Amino acid sequence: MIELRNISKYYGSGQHAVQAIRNISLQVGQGEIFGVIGHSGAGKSTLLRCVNLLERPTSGSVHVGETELTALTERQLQKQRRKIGIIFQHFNLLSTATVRDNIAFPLKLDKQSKAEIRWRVEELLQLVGLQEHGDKYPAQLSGGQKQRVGIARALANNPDVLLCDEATSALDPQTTQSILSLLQDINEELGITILLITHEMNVIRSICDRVAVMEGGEIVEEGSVLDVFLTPKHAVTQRFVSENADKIDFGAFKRRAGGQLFRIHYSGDETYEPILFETLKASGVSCAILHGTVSRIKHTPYGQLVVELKGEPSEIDRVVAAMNRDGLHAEVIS
Ligand SMILES: Nc1ncnc2c1ncn2[C@@H]1O[C@H](COP(=O)(O)OP(=O)(O)OP(=O)(O)O)[C@@H](O)[C@H]1O
Repeated sequence: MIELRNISKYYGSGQHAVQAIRNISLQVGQGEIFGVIGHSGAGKSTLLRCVNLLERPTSGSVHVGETELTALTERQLQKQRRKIGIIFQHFNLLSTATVRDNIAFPLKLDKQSKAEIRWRVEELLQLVGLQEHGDKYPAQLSGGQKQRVGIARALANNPDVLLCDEATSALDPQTTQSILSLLQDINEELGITILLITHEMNVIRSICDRVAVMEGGEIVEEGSVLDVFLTPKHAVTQRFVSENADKIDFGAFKRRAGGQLFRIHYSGDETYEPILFETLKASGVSCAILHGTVSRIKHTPYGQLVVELKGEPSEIDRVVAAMNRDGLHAEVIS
C-alpha cells in the first residue's frame, strides 16, 4: 500500500544542508499497522511527511496504492492526498470551529452536498465516540477528545491510508491506550493501512504489526514487532526495548544453597501450556519462581520467569534442554 524507494531528503542547500533521510526504502502492506520509532532528530517526521509529499524527497520515489505520487502534478496530487488521512501530535484543529465543522472541513473542500456532509459527520462522530460533543469547540474538549476529532476529520474522505504523527505523545497513559484502541479498531473494521511514528515503544508494542527503528536518517532495524521486541539487534533498538521491559533486580533474589538461576522466555501459544510444570514433574529438580510476567505484543502473549532450579547438575541440564525443545527459551543467569 505504501512504498518508499531510495528516498533521501536534504533541508537547505550547500554548506548548511542537513540530510534528514538517507536513502530509505520501505514497504507497508495493505491493512498493516506499521510503526517507525526513533529518538528526536532521527528523521521520523520527515519520513512520514514524505509519504503524502508534505515534504518532497530530494531523490527517490513514493508510491501509495497503484500511484507514484512523486510523478504527479500538484493538481493530481491534491486529489490523491484525499486518500491519505493524517493526524498530528497537537491535533491541528480549527479553534473557532465546532467539532462538527472541524470534521466537515475536508468534506466541504471536496465539494460534497450539505445533506451528504451532515450525514457523514454524524457517522464519524459515532465512530469516534463523540456523539454528545458535536456542538462544542476544541477548547471545551480534553486532549483525548481533541485527538478523536482529528481522527474523525482524517477519516472523512474514506482514506486508504492513515498517517499518525506522534498521535499520542501529548496524552496521558490512559488516554493514550484509548486512542490506540480506537486506531486498532479503525484498522481492523475499516481495513485502513496505518503508518505511525513515535518515540514510545509502548505504542509500537500495543498496536503495530511491524516496526522500523530509525537513527541518523536511516532505518537501522526492521521486522515483526514480536521479533524486534524479543530479540533486538541494534543498540538503539536494545535501548528502546530495555526502557519498556520490566526491570529485574537479580541481586535482590535470595538464593538457596546449590540453586541455579534461570531466565525463561515464552511467547505465543506456549505461554498457556504447562511446559514448565510437566518438565519438572518428570524430573528430580525443584523450582522456586522468583519473578514472573505475562504481557502482550498486540494480540500475542509473551513473558518471562526467573526461576531457581535445584537438583543434580545433570538433571538440571536435562530439564533446561527439554524446556528449550518444547518451545520455551531458558538461559542460565548464574
Ligand atoms: N524544516 C527543516 N529545516 C531544516 N532542518 C530540518 C527541518 N525539519 C527537520 N530538520 C532536521 O532534520 C532532521 C530530522 O528531523 P525530523 O523532525 O524529521 O526528526 P524526528 O525524528 O521526527 O524528530 P522529533 O521527534 O524531534 O520531531 C533533524 O536534524 C532536524 O533538525
